[in-house]
This record gives sequence, C-alpha cells and structure tokens, in this order.
Amino acid sequence: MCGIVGIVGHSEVAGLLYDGLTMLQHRGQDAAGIATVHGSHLRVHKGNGLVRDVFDAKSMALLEGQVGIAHCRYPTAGSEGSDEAQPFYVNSPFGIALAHNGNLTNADALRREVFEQDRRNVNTGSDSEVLLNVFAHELDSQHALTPDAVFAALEGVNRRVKGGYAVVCTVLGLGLVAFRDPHGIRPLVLGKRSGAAGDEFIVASESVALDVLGFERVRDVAPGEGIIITNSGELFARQCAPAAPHATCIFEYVYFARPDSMMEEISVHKARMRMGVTLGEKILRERPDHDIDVVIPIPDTSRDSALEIANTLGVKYREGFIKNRYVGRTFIMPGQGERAKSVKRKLNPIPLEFRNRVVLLVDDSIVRGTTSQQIVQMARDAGAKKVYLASAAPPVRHPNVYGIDMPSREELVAHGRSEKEIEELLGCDWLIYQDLADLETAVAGPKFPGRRFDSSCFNGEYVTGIDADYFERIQQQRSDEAKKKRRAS
Ligand SMILES: O=P(O)(O)OC[C@H]1O[C@H](OP(=O)(O)OP(=O)(O)O)[C@H](O)[C@@H]1O
Ligand SMILES: NC(=O)CC[C@H](N)C(=O)O
Ligand SMILES: [Mg+2]
Repeated sequence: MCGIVGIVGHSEVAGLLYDGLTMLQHRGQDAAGIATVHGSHLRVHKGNGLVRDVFDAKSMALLEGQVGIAHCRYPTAGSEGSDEAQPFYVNSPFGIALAHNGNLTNADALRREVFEQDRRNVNTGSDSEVLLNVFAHELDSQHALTPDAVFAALEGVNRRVKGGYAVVCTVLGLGLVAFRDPHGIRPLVLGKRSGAAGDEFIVASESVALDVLGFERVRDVAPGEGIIITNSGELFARQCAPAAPHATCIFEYVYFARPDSMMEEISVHKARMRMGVTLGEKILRERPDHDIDVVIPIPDTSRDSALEIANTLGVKYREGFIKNRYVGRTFIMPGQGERAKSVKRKLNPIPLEFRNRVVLLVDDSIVRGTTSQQIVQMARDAGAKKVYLASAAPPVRHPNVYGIDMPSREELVAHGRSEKEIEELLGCDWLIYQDLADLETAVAGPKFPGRRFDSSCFNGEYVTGIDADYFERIQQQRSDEAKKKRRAS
C-alpha cells in the first residue's frame, strides 16, 4: 500500500505535501517523493527511505510551485530500487508526473502493448510507470489539453488497465488530475479549504492527511471517477468508467488505514471496534467457559478491536507489550529476515501483566505468522499460564494482487492449513479467527448494511477477474525467495 497526495493551492505546496506524506507514512516506508509544478517546469525530488530521510532543507527549497503531488512507497511490483520511487515523469505529451497507490494485474501485457503499439519505453519494472505511459498515450491521442480531453483519456485508461489504482498526476499547463479504479479498490478522498485567495483542493489516500493540513473532507472520489483541478483552482469531475461492483479493499479497515481516517463514510476506528465486538461474541459462543484473565493487544493496529473484545467478555484489558516507537511497521518491510528480526526489536513484554495469568492476545490479522509466532513465545517466556490468540480478521489464505505485497500463497501461514494446524504452528493454547461474514458486517456497520468489499485475500474472489497464469508469474517475480535473489544480484 502506498500513500498519495495531490494539492492545488494559492501559495507554495511543498511543505503541505511533506506534512501530508508524514501522515501517510504508515502506508509505505520504503521510498518517498514530491513533484511540484513551477511555471513550465516540473521539480521532482525522490529517493529511498522514510519521508524525513528523503527530504532536507535544500531539496524542499527546490520544490517550488503551487500545484504538486507526493508519494510514499510500499513496493508491490518491480524492485525496491530508488529508480522506482515515485512520482514518475514523462515529457510527452505536455509533461506529466504520476503517483500511484495500488497494483496492476495486467502490467506485463500492458508493458508489451505500450512498447509495440504506443512506441513508448517503460524504463523500470514498475507497474506505475506502465500506468503513466498508458495515460500519456491516451492523452496524446486527444490532440488537446482540456478537461474533456483528459476525461476521454481516462476512459481509455480504464478500458486498458486492470487492477487496483488510486492515482494523482500533474499535467503541465492544466493542473492536477486524480482518478480511481472502477471498483474503488484503493481509497482516495477529496478535500477543500477556503481562504482569502479562493478555494484550495487536496486529494489523498486517507482523510487523516486532510485533517492535519486544515482541509475539510468533501467526499471520496467515486470508483471510476476522474477529478481535474486546474492551476487556477477550478474543479471538474466526471465518471470515466462504466458502472462496476463497488469493492473497497477490506484490508484497509483491518490493517492499512489509520484509525483516525474516514474511508467511504466509515470510521476506521469504529470499524475496528465493531470487529472486536463480533469477535468477542464469537468467543463467548464458542468458549462460554473460558478462563481468560486478561486481554492484551499486539500493538499498534489491534488495539481498537482488543479493547472491545475485553469489554464484550467482561475481562481486564492491559497493554502488556510496549512498542518501540522508532521501529516501523514490520508487515510492510520487504524481506522476511528483516520482518522477523524487527518483531523482537519492536515489541517488548511487561512481565507482570503476564505472570501466572491466562492471557488472550489479540492481533488485527495473521498473515505470514511472523508476529504471532514470536509474540506467543514472548508471552510464555514472560510467565503466562496459558496463551490464547484471537485474530480480528479471518485466515489470510489467498494472495493479494491489488496493492498489498502478499503475492505468494506459500508464504501465508494459513495457506493449506486448518485452524488447528495453524494453532499448533503458532504454539498457542487455542486460536480463534473472525468469520468473514462478521468482518464484512462489522466494517459496513449500521449505516451500510450489506455493503460489498474486496475480501479477496480471505475468500479468493477477485472482482477484476485474474488471468489463469497470473499467480504463477507473481509468485516467480515477487516471492520472498525471488526478492532475495534479486537483491543479491
Ligand atoms: O502475521 P504477520 O505476517 O506478522 O503480519 C501481521 C502483523 O503485521 C502487522 O503489524 P505491523 O507491525 O506491520 O504494524 P502495526 O504496528 O500497525 O500493528 C499486523 O498488525 C499484524 O500484527
Ligand atoms: N503499494 C502500492 O500502492 C505500490 C504501488 C506500485 N505498484 C509500486 O510498487 O510502486
Ligand atoms: Mg501489528
């Protein structure tokens, strides 16, 4: 998952983009970049690392302009090299920079098509650079630079591109262009603030970026919608794809998004609390005579759910693990070695919360099992009498192909294993997972009963349809083994 922001302001935007990126840092820790429009030139600075490491006073001073876009990256395609940091740029037509959150499932075919048919070279392994070239070609075919021409180009993009994508672009001579895939798999929200010089606009992955920069949340960009905000602050919006099932990625609510974000009119915080209530009720149904003394979250993301599980069970909630705030999110680290090492560095138990107690550990999800396996052992080492484990999400048994880097079934601890077998592998006394129907009901909440989501990593149903050989190919390109080999070479 990556974070994207685009702003059209009435004064310099680089500082706002930087602050916006820091609010989206949890979505991508590997690389960051900003592109601003300064007169007829584009200024770009990007590189590998956290936002705070990529930019300094000198690079920020270079990023002049009142229109710009920004990106923080969690790679799901290509390599982790700094040449694949975003935004990407093409000089023709007009000069376009693009930042993308998501993953294209037909990137390989498009790459060939773009080369053979559109005569464009894509210079990296990035699917986002492919997407930029498709957009550039479609815009070039319009022979004009008007909102109508851009919307027509976006229709072309949506016809050719498959997968999950939320995108911000700057087009020199026009302004900011933002669009979202026809199913709305990846999130994108529009905000506005009014000042003496007129309205300023922002488009971002999560509303938390708007809050902090003083923008009001106007609405989510609709699935398949294109938004244009011209350099002078005029806004145009149009549907650029035929209606398709709306399916926002449910994993955003489970793990990716910050709890203080509103996504598709649903509070992520409240969705996580409801997940805790439904899972607590399942525990009461399946283990009516449980002997749990204390509920302990595995920080950070599981806290909201864990608290509500404790309330539902009527037992104590305790923060038994302290998180080292200087270690980032482990799940989005690129290699298994680094992920495994980082769990120990990240979480340390307070023994008195475990000693002689029966503890229920709660995590938001169990994906590779890296975290839970170590945490169960840490709880035992800290003196717990028994260790139970609850996951606020169902077993992750299928690859994610829309922007979360879990491409290989074999790396998922739940793949090909029963819950009993997973329990044994993780070393807990019992393990309980949320049911998918309960998760979907909890996220939809009372306001949107029956809402559908992209739950593909739980049920293997891919809303865009997937070519038969796709999983085999991404497994070869993106498994931990393949990444290790690539880094070594
Ligand atoms: O089964 P795994 O492969 O270990 O993946 C799942 C774990 O990874 C995530 O935590 P992470 O440390 O990334 O972030 P957090 O601090 O937001 O919980 C998630 O919250 C789970 O704890
Ligand atoms: N997680 C994402 O959104 C990644 C965007 C893009 N596929 C990349 O790898 O850079
Ligand atoms: Mg976690």
